[in-house]
Amino acid sequence: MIGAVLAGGRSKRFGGNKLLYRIDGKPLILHTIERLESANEIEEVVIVASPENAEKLKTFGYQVLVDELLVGPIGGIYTALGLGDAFVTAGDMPRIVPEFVDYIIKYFHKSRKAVCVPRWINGHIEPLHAAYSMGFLDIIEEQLALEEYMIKRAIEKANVCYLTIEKVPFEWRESFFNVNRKDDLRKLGIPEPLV
Ligand SMILES: Nc1nc2c(ncn2[C@@H]2O[C@H](COP(=O)(O)OP(=O)(O)OP(=O)(O)O)[C@@H](O)[C@H]2O)c(=O)[nH]1
Ligand SMILES: [Mg+2]
Repeated sequence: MIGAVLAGGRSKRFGGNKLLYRIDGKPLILHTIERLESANEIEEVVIVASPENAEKLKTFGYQVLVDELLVGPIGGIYTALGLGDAFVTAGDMPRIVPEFVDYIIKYFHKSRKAVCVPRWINGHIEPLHAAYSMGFLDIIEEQLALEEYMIKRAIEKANVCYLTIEKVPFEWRESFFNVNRKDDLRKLGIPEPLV
């Protein structure tokens, strides 16, 4: 399956382009990609970028798709599904657990549902760590026509398989860790920059 890494955001909370921020000398997005591509079920990683980020991201050697919609993750998922079924993640997830990715993809193939998404017992879902089929494109198109851009709403309309997070190994939860603010770097054991 394709692994699609979303990279069309504006890093407003972080300030600057968080995906290019170097952690141990390597841009954040490359930490994410390397974790994702080490999952056995991932055949190829593609980056779904905003037009302004595309050129720089191409230098990393992965296929870059340009998201022309820029209406949030739903537009990135839409762009990725143009290539085929995809496991979609955010670009700011440097702690992805490859075994968890494989688990979700296998469950997705077995279930034959449009989407397979992890869900907490409280009902919260993790749509940027989920498997999507091309069959989901119709629903996204409907939502775009309605100007409804919340991916959560699109998923609610689909034939979905939910994976209860509390039922899989506790360590897999680390997979959802994502960098939103400079302060989050501390959780990676990196001192927050002084400036
Ligand atoms: N392709 C694409 N990716 C997006 C879009 N909006 C957000 N993303 C990506 O989705 C992931 C999760 O989004 P956020 O954590 O909100 O990142 P962000 O939007 O850059 O950050 P904020 O501006 O602070 O919200 C990140 O990897 C973003 O780059 C979009 O419109 N298109
Ligand atoms: Mg955002």
